[in-house]
Formats: sequence, structure tokens, C-alpha cells
Amino acid sequence: MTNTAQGDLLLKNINAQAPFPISFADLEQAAAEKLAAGPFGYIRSGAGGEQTLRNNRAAFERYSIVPRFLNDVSTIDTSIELFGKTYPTPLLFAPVGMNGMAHDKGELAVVEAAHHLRIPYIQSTVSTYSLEEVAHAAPDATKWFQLYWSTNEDIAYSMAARAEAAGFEAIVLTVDTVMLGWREEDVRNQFSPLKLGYAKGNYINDPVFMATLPDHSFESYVQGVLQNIFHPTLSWENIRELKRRTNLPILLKGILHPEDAKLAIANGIDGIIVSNHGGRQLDGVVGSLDALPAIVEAVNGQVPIILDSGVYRGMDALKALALGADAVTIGRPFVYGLALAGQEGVEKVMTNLYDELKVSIALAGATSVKALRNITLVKNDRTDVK
Ligand SMILES: Cc1cc2nc3c(=O)[nH]c(=O)nc-3n(C[C@H](O)[C@H](O)[C@H](O)COP(=O)(O)O)c2cc1C
Ligand SMILES: O=C(O)C(=O)c1ccccc1
Repeated sequence: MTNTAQGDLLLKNINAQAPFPISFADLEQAAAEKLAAGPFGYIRSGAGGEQTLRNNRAAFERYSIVPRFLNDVSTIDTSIELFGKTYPTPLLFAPVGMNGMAHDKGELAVVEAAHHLRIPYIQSTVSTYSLEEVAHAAPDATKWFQLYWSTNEDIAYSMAARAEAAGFEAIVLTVDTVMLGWREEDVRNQFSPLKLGYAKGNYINDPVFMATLPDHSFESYVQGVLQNIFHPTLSWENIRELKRRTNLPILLKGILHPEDAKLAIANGIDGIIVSNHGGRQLDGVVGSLDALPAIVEAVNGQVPIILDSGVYRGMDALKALALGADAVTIGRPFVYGLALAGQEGVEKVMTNLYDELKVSIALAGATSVKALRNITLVKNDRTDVK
């Protein structure tokens, strides 16, 4: 339960201290000034002509709320339950690779923020620090591990086993990145964080991966990662085998089609993340929010549904929750916060998102995340075709 009666959720940002960027546009602008062109372009950009990136934002802009009043909204319950545990907010950290590009402390700073705010942290396979280092930095934080499959599947099983041993509580298998999207900004900037070694944390600490290398030179490690990270043969059979090999719940990240959601459930998957990878994989893809309603219908409450891609303010989170998501994950906003001010910057960004969400739930006339399902939304669907 959180009290909205003091009414200072916004005004605490208007004080004598140096201002911190408040909107996503302000954050992105400040990060552009702070980071070199290569890393900034890598984080910001989408694939191809960036239609997917635009579709994500357009989908949120098409929905509007019809609020209700006179409901006593002085106390709001923003908590949610996932896999039997209760969390204070419906926000999670999206798995974002190679955080060393944004800040020296990388994932360690983010997991400490996650612990402080009691927000679940999803660590990427391609992280700068290893999952053991992250677990050591915040042993009590709720941590999930995002798995990228490996061409040599024993490496994938090894990483999943390490995550379980280190206290991670779920596996998030990303299905939309069997190869890298067509990212023109990185070609323009001649920038590959993989080739620069920002993804090494989990690989150089993996005995199965290391045993496959001809030697321990930097070049051999980079070649080894590139040979394994792209895995176009991934299929439902691999998912069934992973399920046999881990005791952890498995979520599939990157589901957009209701038929894939149904197949996921038929194959024993425990949760679904509706996502188009923040527009970084296939260009010309449906905005994630537009994909959500059909998936909510297909899943019919059997497993939790999490949404990401374009959740840049509290009101975006509210719309996703109102349309049936159980939680949302946040990507670029926290990465910009990390680049600007490390752990403190991550906390600032997530706190602002959360505070805006609280104000918005109350002003929409709801008193809990569950109650958001009952609020009225209208869709301005200008889809007339000539
Ligand atoms: C720099 C960057 C790196 C990412 N790395 C990964 C990753 O390693 N694994 C993964 O599943 N998703 C990765 N993602 C995608 C995020 O998990 C998430 O789907 C996306 O950022 C959500 O969109 P948003 O940035 O618009 O919030 C990455 C995103 C960014 C911006
Ligand atoms: O940059 C990304 O979005 C990402 O997920 C990724 C995928 C493979 C290698 C490195 C990063």
C-alpha cells in the first residue's frame, strides 16, 4: 500500500538541487551529450528504418484513458505477484546487455539499484559482469537470468545451471534474437560492443565455453562468442529440453503472435514477455502494445504476461496494465540513467516512472493494479485504408 495523500510526488523534483532529466526525451538528450557516438547510437537505435521503434511509441499514443472520479484514491496498492512472490511495483528491469558501455560499474550498479528499490532484475547473457559477480553484489535482490541460446547447446545448459546455482529465480529465454537485427546506426558508427569485449562476463567465466576455445587470447574469445551467440536453429524442441534441465520457471521473451503464446503454454512455459526487443530486431513489426490484447486473450490468465518496448513513462505502464499485462519491463530509460549517474541515476529514473504511475493510477480513479483492468480506454484507430 502506498499513500498518495501527501501529494508531493511531483514537487519533490522541484527543489534547489541540480535538475535530473525528467522525461524520456530529456534523458536521451543528456545521454547523447555524455556518451560517445558509438555506444549512444548502439543503445538508442532501432533496426532498419526504425519503423518498429516508432510503432512502439505510436501504439501508446493511440490509447487514451477515460478517468473516473470521487473514488477515494488516497491509498493505492501498486503491488503485484509473480511466481508466488509479491513485489511493490509492477516494474522490472529489462535484460540489457553490455552495461559497461554506459558506466564502469555496469550491471553491478543496476542490480544494487534493483535491490534498493525491490524491483526484480533480469541479467543479460551478454553482460559485462558475470552472473556470479552480480549475485555477489546484491545477494538479496530478486534476480532472473536472460538466456541467449548457444550454437553449442551445452554452453546454454551450463549458463542456466550457473544461474540456478547463483540464486537466480527464473530463466528468460529470448526468442527474437537468433541473429542480430539489421542495425544501420552501428554500421554508420563502425561500432560493435561484442567485438570490443563488453559482453565477456558470462563467457570467460563459463568452463564449458572456455573449453571450446583453442587458446585464451582475446581474439579467440570474441570468435567464440560470435560463433555461439547467433543460433538460427532454435526450435520448440530446444525449449522442451531446457525445461527438462532446469528447475526454474522459464519465460519466453519476444512473443508477438497469439499462436506462439499458445504454443509456449502447450510446451510448459511459465510466463510470456510481449516484446519486439525495443525495435532493435525486425523492422516493420507491430508495436508491442498493439500485440498485447490478442495475447492476453489467447493466454487467458494461464501464465503471467509482461510487456516491454517503449514503456517510457508511468502512463505507458498504466496503459499496458489496463490492457492486461501483469507487469512491464523497462529498457533504455534505465540505461540512460546509468550512463548519467550510475546507481543513483538508475534509481532516479525508476523512481520517477513509479511516481508517475502512482499519480496516474489515482487520477484515473483506480486504487490498485488489478483495478486498472476495469478502467475505460479508447483507441484512436486512424487505420482507414484507401
Ligand atoms: C542496449 C540494449 C541492449 C539489449 N540487450 C538485450 C539482451 O542482451 N537480451 C535481451 O533479451 N534483450 C536485450 N535488449 C532488449 C531489452 O530487453 C528490451 O526488450 C528493450 O530494451 C525494451 O524496449 P525499450 O528500450 O523501448 O524499453 C537490449 C536493449 C538495449 C537498448
Ligand atoms: O543489442 C541487443 O539488443 C542485444 O540483445 C544483443 C544481442 C546479441 C548480442 C549482443 C546484444
